[in-house]
Amino acid sequence: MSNLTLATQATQQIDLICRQSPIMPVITINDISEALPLANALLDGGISTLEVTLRTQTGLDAISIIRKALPEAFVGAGTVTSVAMLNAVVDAGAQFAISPGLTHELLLAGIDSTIPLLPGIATPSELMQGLQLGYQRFKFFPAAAAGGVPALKALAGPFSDVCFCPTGGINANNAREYLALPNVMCVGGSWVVPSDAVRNKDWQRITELSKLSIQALLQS
Ligand SMILES: O=C(O)C(=O)C[C@H](O)[C@H](O)COP(=O)(O)O
Repeated sequence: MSNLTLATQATQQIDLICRQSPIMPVITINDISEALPLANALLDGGISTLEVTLRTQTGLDAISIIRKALPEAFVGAGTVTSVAMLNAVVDAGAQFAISPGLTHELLLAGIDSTIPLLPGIATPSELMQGLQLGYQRFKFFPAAAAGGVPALKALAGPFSDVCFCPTGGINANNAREYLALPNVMCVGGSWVVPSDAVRNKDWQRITELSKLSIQALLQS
């Protein structure tokens, strides 16, 4: 299969995953016992696509545990910053991978990977590095610091076929503005998984926060 066909297939997979829910929760697991109750709390709140970051040593195990226990969830890996990490998350059972930035090596590995990669970009030049290899979907990170909604509006001009999952500084107060943009598939953020709620095992609070956030975003 040609690289372009592989890239097109990856774009279609990312579209399917990112349009499951308007919110892609950015999840950091410190204690492996948190993995399943947290994932269930998000699913109960209407969020079925989960980005488990590799910021902690438990990230890979959390991905495996959630994948085995909750087949109804779309489980991906965040903070994938190297080819080795991409291969590790594939082995752990991740269904997609998200990176905060990109390298040429990671982009190439993403094209050949069995799971789709959503590479992070912050500038048009980084975007063009991905376009060159057939990528059409990107994480826009750090969204708020990199120009926010005005930057995404500006990118739509020269890159009309490209769509984004903006992440970084997005919360219940500004998510709606991002999601209103035609080139935004969903928004990523940690605001629906507050670290104190996870630490206190306040799963009901996470479910309620997810429900309220989804309802607010889907209101016409
Ligand atoms: O950790 C990763 O894998 C990243 O790529 C960065 C995260 O997506 C953002 O730091 C989330 O930003 P907040 O929603 O403002 O907390």
